[in-house]
Amino acid sequence: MTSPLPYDPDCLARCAAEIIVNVRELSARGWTPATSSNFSRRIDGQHVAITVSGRDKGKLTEADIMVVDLDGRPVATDQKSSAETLLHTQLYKRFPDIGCVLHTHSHNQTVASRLYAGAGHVHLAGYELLKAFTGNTTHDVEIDVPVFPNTQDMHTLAAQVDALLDRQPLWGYLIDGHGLYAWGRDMDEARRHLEAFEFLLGCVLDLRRLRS
Ligand SMILES: CSC[C@@H](O)[C@@H](O)C(=O)COP(=O)(O)O
Ligand SMILES: [Zn+2]
Repeated sequence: MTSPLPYDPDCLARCAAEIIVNVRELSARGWTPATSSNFSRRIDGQHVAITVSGRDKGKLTEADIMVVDLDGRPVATDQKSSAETLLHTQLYKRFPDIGCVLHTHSHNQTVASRLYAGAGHVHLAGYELLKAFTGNTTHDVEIDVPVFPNTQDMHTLAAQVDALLDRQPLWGYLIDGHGLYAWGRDMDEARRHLEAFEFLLGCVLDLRRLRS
């Protein structure tokens, strides 16, 4: 007899369905080129549904979503999770109310990360869309989106993210020449943050171009 799964398979199926439908839309916008990007959803206090490494994110099926624990170890599968699994699980482990993490490689995100890597952050102020980060209460906030150096060493990157999270609350960050991580309590909130970052980074880049 096979041992029962340590997570609720119905819950995994719901998470996978949500990832598939949302990621298809993000991919159709060109935000996940060449199999890049990765996506996850919390199943419960110990388990996370996450994309399998190397899959075409525009064509995800249930077979492309697997389960890892909060340390990023595969659970009840021999599939290989995203190369960047640790960047997802560090957030779920640290913040019990985070339910969804989205990572994309859009053109705007990548160009902005290159342009502002030297400064270490992109400053966002004066935009109505900043309300996306304040629960639609006020636009009167200023956000510095951090830009971390790119590396294939996820432990190094995760340690840098952790150190910054010790100092300030964050809803997302850029990685130089790479892309954006954004998260939220659920898929809707994570998508709202991701879309707001994308839009605002596009504005910053356009203004910089027009003013030069
Ligand atoms: C295909 S290049 C992009 C990858 O190196 C990585 O940054 C990425 O976002 C996707 O990796 P994955 O292992 O499929 O989750
Ligand atoms: Zn990536």
